[in-house]
Amino acid sequence: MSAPAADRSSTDGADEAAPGGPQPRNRLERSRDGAIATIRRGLRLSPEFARGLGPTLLLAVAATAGKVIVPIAIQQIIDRGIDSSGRPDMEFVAATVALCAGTLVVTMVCAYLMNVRLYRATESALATLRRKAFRHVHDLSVLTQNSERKGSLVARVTADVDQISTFMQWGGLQLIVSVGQLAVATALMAVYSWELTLLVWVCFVPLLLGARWLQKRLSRAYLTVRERTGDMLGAIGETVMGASVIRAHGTEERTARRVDTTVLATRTAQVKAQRLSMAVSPFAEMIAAVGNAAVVVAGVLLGLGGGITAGELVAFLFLMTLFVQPMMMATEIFNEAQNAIAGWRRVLGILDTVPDIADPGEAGTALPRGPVEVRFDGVSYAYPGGPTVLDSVDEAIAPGTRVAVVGETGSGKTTFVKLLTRLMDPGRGRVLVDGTDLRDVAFSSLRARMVMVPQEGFLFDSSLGANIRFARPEATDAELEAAVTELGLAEWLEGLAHGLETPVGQRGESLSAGERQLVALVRAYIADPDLLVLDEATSAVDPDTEVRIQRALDRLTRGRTSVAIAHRLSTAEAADEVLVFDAGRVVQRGTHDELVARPGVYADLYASWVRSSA
Ligand SMILES: Nc1ncnc2c1ncn2[C@@H]1O[C@H](COP(=O)(O)OP(=O)(O)OP(=O)(O)O)[C@@H](O)[C@H]1O
Repeated sequence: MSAPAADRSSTDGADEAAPGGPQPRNRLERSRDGAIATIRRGLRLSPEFARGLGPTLLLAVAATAGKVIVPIAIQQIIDRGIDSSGRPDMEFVAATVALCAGTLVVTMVCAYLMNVRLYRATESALATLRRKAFRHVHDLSVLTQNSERKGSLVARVTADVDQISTFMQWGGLQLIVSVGQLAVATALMAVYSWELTLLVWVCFVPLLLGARWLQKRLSRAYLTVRERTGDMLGAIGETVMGASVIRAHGTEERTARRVDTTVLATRTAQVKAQRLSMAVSPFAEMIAAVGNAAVVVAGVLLGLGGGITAGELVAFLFLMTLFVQPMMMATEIFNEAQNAIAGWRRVLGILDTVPDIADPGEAGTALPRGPVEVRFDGVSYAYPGGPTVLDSVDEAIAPGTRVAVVGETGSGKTTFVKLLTRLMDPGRGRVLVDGTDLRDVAFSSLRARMVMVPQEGFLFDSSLGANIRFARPEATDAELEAAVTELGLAEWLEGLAHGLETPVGQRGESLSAGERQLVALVRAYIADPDLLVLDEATSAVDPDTEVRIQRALDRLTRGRTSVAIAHRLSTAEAADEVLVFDAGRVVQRGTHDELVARPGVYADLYASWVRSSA
């Protein structure tokens, strides 16, 4: 069972040389696409954004075009509403004002409809994006999920998507309106005077160049903001979840300081990004003032030469306000856009991460029912960047056998069962069930035939019955009760005030540790697997519950193949066979009685068990 010499030659470096075999990729991707490519990919991922965009854009054009009615009306009233004698032509003025008011009402209705359509489209699109990202998080292996704090992962699906939403609903809208407004204002200004229009654009060229220069810096700054926000949410989430441990160890102050650090880092990143973006605003205002002054001076000179009428010049100045507005708004839109792009990059990063544990799906093998045979064929494993923790394991487990896995802490027991349940794939070698490589078994078949009961089974904040039914949603109350009885737990269930309706609280906190284990066992029983993998809980329970757990375990494993990481001597004693792990290898194998009689790792473990329970 010893590893080939080449296997032991190196503990790090290139994948091929890694002793545990090629090391799994386990980090979430960071999308490195450019801004436009990111937006394009983001939009493609949520087709709802583009759906019905045509009519929305038409409404935006109508809403924007309507705004120019006021300058045109003013020009008309000044130039044509006053007759040659200097008296106002009231009929013309009234008609112009009425037309102006009518157009403004239509404009407002168009703007309202555009907003409603845009909100509807963005909300649907973001819901799709969130669903896709969330599903993908579930497809990633536990190793990949663990590479990022849970809270940070949640942030990518919530806060980062929210940031995109802010842009799409406000910034995106403003962008459409602003571009439209800029185009319409420019066109109309050119109708009144192309010379003055050219002058205005020349004044604003430095602003556009400055904005371009700023774009790269803002992009980096906002990616940092999104990352710091993710860290902060991760730290806060972890702290809230671990509140009882923090209190128990009196480390509130230290923990609060850790959270403070992430909060302050987020603040610093935000301030830096805002400082950059705010630099543009005063610059833009200065340019607008210079532009206005230049137009007034040039316009008067042009007017003196007969190149522009008084009404046209006044209208031009009004139109300039419409022109300047989007220019001023550009920085804010820019901010939101950069923030959204950073959010998109992080969400895309999730979707770009290829699950390292792939489901062969339809092409996969479906395992037939019946007790499972398990074989480890030259299996080695090393966690990413770490040393070999399982070394050339070659073991077979006959169908229907109860196997206990024992060994010192860190000897590789958990790694062994993670490979057996395909939470990870071996670096080298194969894990076979009924002669089929686990990698070729369809997930649906694998999960139906194999159930893992972890040390601390996760309970959802619901009733006891709903938590048991999690394994088989269609199970009736009668089936649940029958399962509880068959596991010898009827008396325990009767003792609960609300029976199956008993609320378990968040993560099952309303139940005792032992009761949570019982729920996990009934849940596994309801799933009716052919291979049961158990990581025995280490928490101490009262003698009554201990008896119940042992009885339930005995009935649960009867007639099935089972592999249990045994922390209790009684479990090893009850097993048909014991596999003894030491430093990543199986060093002994046999029944409890055989192993106790031989000097070795098991006999030592047994001696220390006996001492600790004496
Ligand atoms: N996610 C991980 N990343 C890196 N190294 C890990 C990871 N999980 C376990 N290890 C390392 O792999 C080795 C074997 O760990 P494993 O959890 O399989 O041991 P174990 O026998 O189950 O221990 P215990 O009885 O304490 O649970 C240990 O040295 C451990 O530090």
